[in-house]
Amino acid sequence: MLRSRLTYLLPKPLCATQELCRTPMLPIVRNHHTRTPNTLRSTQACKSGLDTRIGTKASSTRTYAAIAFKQRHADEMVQWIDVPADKQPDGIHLANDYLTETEHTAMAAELAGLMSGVVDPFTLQPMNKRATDELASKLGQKRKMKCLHGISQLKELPATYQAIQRLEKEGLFKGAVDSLQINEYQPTHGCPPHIDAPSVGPVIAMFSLGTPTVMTLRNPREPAHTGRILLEERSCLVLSGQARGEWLHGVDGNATQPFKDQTISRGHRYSVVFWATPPKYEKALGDVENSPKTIVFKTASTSKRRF
Ligand SMILES: O=C(O)CCC(=O)C(=O)O
Ligand SMILES: [Fe+2]
Repeated sequence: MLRSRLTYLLPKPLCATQELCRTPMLPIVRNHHTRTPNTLRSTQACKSGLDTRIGTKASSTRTYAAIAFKQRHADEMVQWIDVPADKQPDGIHLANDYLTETEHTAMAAELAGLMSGVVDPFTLQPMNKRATDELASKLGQKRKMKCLHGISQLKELPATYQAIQRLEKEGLFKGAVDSLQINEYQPTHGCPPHIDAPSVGPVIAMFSLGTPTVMTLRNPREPAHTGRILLEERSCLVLSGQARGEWLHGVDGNATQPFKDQTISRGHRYSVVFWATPPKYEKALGDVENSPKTIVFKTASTSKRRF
């Protein structure tokens, strides 16, 4: 985990995403993720080398985010399994107990209210429904999700926004957090391995609520090194540097997950993933204050990158 600063200066291989582009993904447009299907991704994300740029540009932010977060949570160590210490990515920080019990209760209530009106994205595609349902259940990767952009939308979730601002004040992000994605999982729901899109910036943070879950992390250049970490409820995970720009992360859709000597029984879970959109992507995001609240999930053939 701990690496010398010199490591940050090493040049990156030309395109770190070649492997990523071959990873199986659901044929679904996803929110802030790399939301294009494999074929499009290989011509858009890879050709433009965007993900490679994250890895390179993240260098200063990686150090910056890591220092800010570590100063506050120096006693927190990420407990890895299946990846030797010298193969772990830098830029991964986890604070268990980040949210107080009171914050957690208030946030869970407001998230439940917001998500009650959200339809499972897989039901929004009548043409494609059967195939995607089958694939989703096979991979255990169903879940509900919703994105909010713009400060006024974030304020619709006052308890959540307050917790985000607490983190913001710790100096984690360059710029104000302006977007978040809420994921709602039933015990057998998961999230396929992915690297979040460049447009969400070099630092991504996420709160976990409701139930613990195991997150899988994989280095696409060394797939043998697939690691797992435990995200407790009330935790905050921060991804920057290699962990954000080069490694895939995801959640397996298993109701029970072994972790060390424990068996994690998953219940109903929310995760809140948030970021500060870098200025160069803000324009493309459009008028965030007036952007639609409900994300439209399109089939692969009609998909377009939204920003
Ligand atoms: O729910 C989680 O813990 C992970 C979600 C995630 O990676 C995402 O939405 O990008
Ligand atoms: Fe993600």
